Amino acid sequence: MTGELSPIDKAKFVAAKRACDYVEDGMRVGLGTGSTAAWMVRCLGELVRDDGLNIVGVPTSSRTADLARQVGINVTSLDEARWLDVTIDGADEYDGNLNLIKGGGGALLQEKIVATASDQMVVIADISKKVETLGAFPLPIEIIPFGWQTTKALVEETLIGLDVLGRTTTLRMNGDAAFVTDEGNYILDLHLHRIANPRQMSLVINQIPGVVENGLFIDICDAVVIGYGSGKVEVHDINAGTVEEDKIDFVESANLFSDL
Ligand SMILES: O=C(CO)[C@H](O)[C@H](O)COP(=O)(O)O
Repeated sequence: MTGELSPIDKAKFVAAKRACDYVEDGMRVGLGTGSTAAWMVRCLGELVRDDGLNIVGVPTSSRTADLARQVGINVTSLDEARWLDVTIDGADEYDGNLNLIKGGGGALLQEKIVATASDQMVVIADISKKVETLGAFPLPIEIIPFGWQTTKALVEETLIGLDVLGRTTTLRMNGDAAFVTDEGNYILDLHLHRIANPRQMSLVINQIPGVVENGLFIDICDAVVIGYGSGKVEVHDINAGTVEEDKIDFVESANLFSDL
């Protein structure tokens, strides 16, 4: 990346930088996956290098682990850390109850385990991720490769009984081959358009043999930090309520990252 950052990258950057306020010295921090989460990892790396912030990071994918190491964050496994203070991650969609769809980057399984093992989950996003009702973004589900076509058929049959607008399912591809997750599994994307009852959907989908986990995060997220290219930040925190802040200085410092 060279030159001035695009407005969307600035929006992701300001959200990521503001979310770093949730991180304190000595914390064990879950590190999300995706382009927005990558900004947060870079920002935390800067705090580690320049301000001596002492944290341990638990990455949610091999991609994030590589980036975290590159920027100087101490990385460990969830088994080593056991319980985390905070996880910061991106999302594909969030609704007014701070329920989420995640897994656009294929890391939903580790992301859900890590977020659930954290005292707080903070989501960082730009405003395009906000929806009235979840489901416009295809819902990813992680499935075992063994018998995947049977699992796909079972999922499609199950969708008939659920209140959704669309029922197409597609196997996520990586070129000509199936996309394979860090856990060695496949991803099915469910094109549902509108999920009337995400809690029910999550429970029912996870009952199907062959399904490992789905990308609905229900009652897991505690705060969403929305960034705008202008430097405005909105923080929707379940405990502290909603605040708007002007972080124009963040936008200026974003350009320090433009050569990444
Ligand atoms: O869930 C995810 C990866 O599995 C990502 O957090 C989600 O896809 C958002 O990514 P981005 O910040 O690149 O839009």
